[in-house]
Amino acid sequence: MANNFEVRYAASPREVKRMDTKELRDEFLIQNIFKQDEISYIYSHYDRFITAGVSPVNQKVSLETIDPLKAEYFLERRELGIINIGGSGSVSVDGTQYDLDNKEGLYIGRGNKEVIFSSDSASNPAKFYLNSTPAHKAYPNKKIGTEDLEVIELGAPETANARTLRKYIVNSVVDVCQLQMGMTTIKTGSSWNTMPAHVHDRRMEVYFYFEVPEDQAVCHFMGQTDETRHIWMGNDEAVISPPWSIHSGSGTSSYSFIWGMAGENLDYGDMDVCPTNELK
Ligand SMILES: O=C[C@H](O)[C@@H](O)CC(=O)C(=O)O
Ligand SMILES: [Zn+2]
Repeated sequence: MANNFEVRYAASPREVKRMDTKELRDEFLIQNIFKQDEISYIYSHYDRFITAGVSPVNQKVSLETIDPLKAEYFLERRELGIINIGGSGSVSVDGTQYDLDNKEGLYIGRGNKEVIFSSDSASNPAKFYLNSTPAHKAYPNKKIGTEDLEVIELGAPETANARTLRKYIVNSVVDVCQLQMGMTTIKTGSSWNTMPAHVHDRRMEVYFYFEVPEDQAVCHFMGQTDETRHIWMGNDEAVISPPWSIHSGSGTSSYSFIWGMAGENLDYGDMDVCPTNELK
């Protein structure tokens, strides 16, 4: 059993409205995801969504159960999505090895007992970003390579939001209970993601920002459409978005992020968009 976990409760719009900067960050911001040779788990009460990361450097690292699951093993009642944002590595799932190059993904279904992460090289270790949600059914494991992705171009330079969105885990790519995951990359010269902003009260979401240059930052916006707040974020940091909250950011340079969500339905396009000039 792993002890390296943190629980985040679900906050209501009423209490978030009164939070100061530190309270907002303590509640929603997730830092230090990639600890060497150790998985750190953040367990959110929104849709029981777990955000985690691991970078195996000197040894292989196993996915372990954590106390809030009250389960014998991590995937006893859960499914798992993985995207590697580091050097090449592999994930062994009950004896079957999946090799994951940079930006390749893997879906692991409920019921798999042993999940072991390793890097091909200690000098360029893999960085596995993980999202997990409760699952009612066991679906087959599936590697998601570049050829499996659904790619769409969004936004425009005129509105500073030109970006490429890649769907990794959606039900048209892989059978899944409730998890959805993908990656969006902002084009050079653009800064905004997810504009016009939206909420989806049916689902929560977590954004993980990466490829943010060392001396730059992303300003992430959250809150109800008429009561927004911001959280400044650095590279390799994630932020929890409550179902009632917008989730949109603007960087001081281009960047990428992984979005992961879970909740009521599997319709990627189920979003209530807020006209940009109506945000407050
Ligand atoms: O509900 C969907 C998510 O918020 C993201 O997929 C949006 C996103 O990546 C983008 O528009 O840049
Ligand atoms: Zn969304």
